Amino acid sequence: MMNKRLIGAVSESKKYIAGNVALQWCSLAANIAMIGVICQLLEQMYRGSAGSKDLFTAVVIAISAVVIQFVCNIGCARMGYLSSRAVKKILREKIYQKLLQLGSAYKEQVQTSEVVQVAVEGVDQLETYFGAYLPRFFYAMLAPLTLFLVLCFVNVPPAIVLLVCVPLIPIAIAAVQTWAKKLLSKYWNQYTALGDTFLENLQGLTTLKIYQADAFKNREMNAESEKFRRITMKVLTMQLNSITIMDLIAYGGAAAGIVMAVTQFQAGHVGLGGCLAIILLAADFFIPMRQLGSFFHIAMNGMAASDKIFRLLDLPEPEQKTGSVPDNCSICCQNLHFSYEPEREILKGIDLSFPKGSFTAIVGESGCGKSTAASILMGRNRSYVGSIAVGGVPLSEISEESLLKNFTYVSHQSYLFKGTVRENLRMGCPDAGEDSMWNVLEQVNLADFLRGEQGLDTQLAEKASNLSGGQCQRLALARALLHDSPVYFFDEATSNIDVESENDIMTQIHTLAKTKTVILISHRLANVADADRIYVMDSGRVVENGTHEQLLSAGSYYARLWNAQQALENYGREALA
Ligand SMILES: Nc1ncnc2c1ncn2[C@@H]1O[C@H](COP(=O)(O)OP(=O)(O)OP(=O)(O)O)[C@@H](O)[C@H]1O
Repeated sequence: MMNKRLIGAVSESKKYIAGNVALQWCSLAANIAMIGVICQLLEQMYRGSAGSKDLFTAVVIAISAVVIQFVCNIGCARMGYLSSRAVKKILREKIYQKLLQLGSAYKEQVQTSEVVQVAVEGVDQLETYFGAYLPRFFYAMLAPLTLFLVLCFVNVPPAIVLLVCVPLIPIAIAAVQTWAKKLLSKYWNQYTALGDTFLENLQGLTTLKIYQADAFKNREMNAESEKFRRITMKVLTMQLNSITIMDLIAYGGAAAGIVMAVTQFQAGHVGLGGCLAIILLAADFFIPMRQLGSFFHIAMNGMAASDKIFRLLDLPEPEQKTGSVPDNCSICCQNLHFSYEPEREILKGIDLSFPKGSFTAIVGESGCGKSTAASILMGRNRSYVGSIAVGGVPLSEISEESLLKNFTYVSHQSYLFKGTVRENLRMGCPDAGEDSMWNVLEQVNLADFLRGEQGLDTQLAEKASNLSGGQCQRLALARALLHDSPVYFFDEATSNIDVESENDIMTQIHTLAKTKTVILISHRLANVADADRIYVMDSGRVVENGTHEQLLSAGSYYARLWNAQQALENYGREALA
């Protein structure tokens, strides 16, 4: 329960923990002084020797002790808060830095929902571990020893009995720990699994409604929730049972100490005041350990959460690259192999070449590996085999920063953020002025529409859900144009949008291709006919490459795809006519 690595990771909280323990100890000392003086007064009154001066002294000491305890309690709460704040800040910062180190390929190693849960809920669990459990842990060691030393001056046998009974509580805790650890690990797994499903279903709720699959998913989630409820009930039962055991030991131990004190009083080995002091302080021997016990479960939860946090923090980081994309940003891939899962190869030794300033297309049927190739070139998948060089520099040596500065990727799912059009555009170029923003909006034919709204201050909802699909893609393209990088990837950037938007976007892509290196992935072959070179992929292999004319005259795979698409499009046109 004392995780050295965890405490070391948040060393700033050590001083708050020490302060918390010191304040709790001062509060205990004040309590001992108050009980001591009251018991002494009672003994004097019993003997009839108490004077008004004794009464006054006792009242002053008792009031001072209460004030000290009050101040100490406030101080402890403050220390707990400062410690929790440090823990949250430091651990979340570490998780954030780790994600930055992992870079855009982080998804290869960990799921987004797990990161979110660990960073939010997991760190919250540790707040209690540092803010409450650890100070109580040290205080629970210090308090019985202090009381033992004080009571030794009153009467030794009851002090020994009380001290000996105290360790029975941690022994009981240790007994349930092995079982509890397994249970809590299962609890966390179930919790993250439920969180995963919930997040996914929430994101896909519209789709679920469209296909009336929400009832089915509801049942599925109910089943998962039921599993979570059961494991939660098991955890609660375990907690309640162990609290009962701790209570039995605490009250039993205090009772044993009291019986011993009374026996000593009857035997005349201790006076009335001393006996009363032992009776009143007996519970204080056990209260800290008992409180520690009730925080023990929260601490165990924190331990399980910290395992998850460290699993994330321990993920191997890609070597930090220092290389940058050279001015000659020609891209060359040779014998490129890639698999998401070991037994299923997606790219089977492909050769691709994208000379600087060229316009290259990659086509092929769905699932042949086009997007995977683009994603590797964008540095999102690093576990490829083969060679990729940008202007002669291996891709593996180029820093992510340089890559993202020089390569712009536009897909059919480009993310637009809640906020204004201006804010979204400035992501492409933070220094962009009004004129350049309107310029790119003109290029993508969105300016007129926005002038009719609030111009650059037009508010976008989350994922720009208040714009049409075509308008979203135009805006995403405008942002990409502002980014002004030497290389552009367009991955099905015009799929699922209206013909007019598709034509506008394709016109811009073709214009861009005159000055930049453009790599266009498209199902629609009519869009790629002007490319300098077309790579035709099938099942993870490049089966053909050349210009549109060369590929058509070869009369092979591309020609068959082209003829099939043309027949379909002509049929559609005739049907409309
Ligand atoms: N993250 C992933 N994990 C596992 N398999 C994946 C992943 N992404 C893609 N795949 C698999 O890799 C194969 C190639 O996918 P990819 O998206 O590269 O194809 P594509 O040619 O771009 O298809 P489309 O034209 O439909 O977008 C598919 O069989 C897909 O199932």
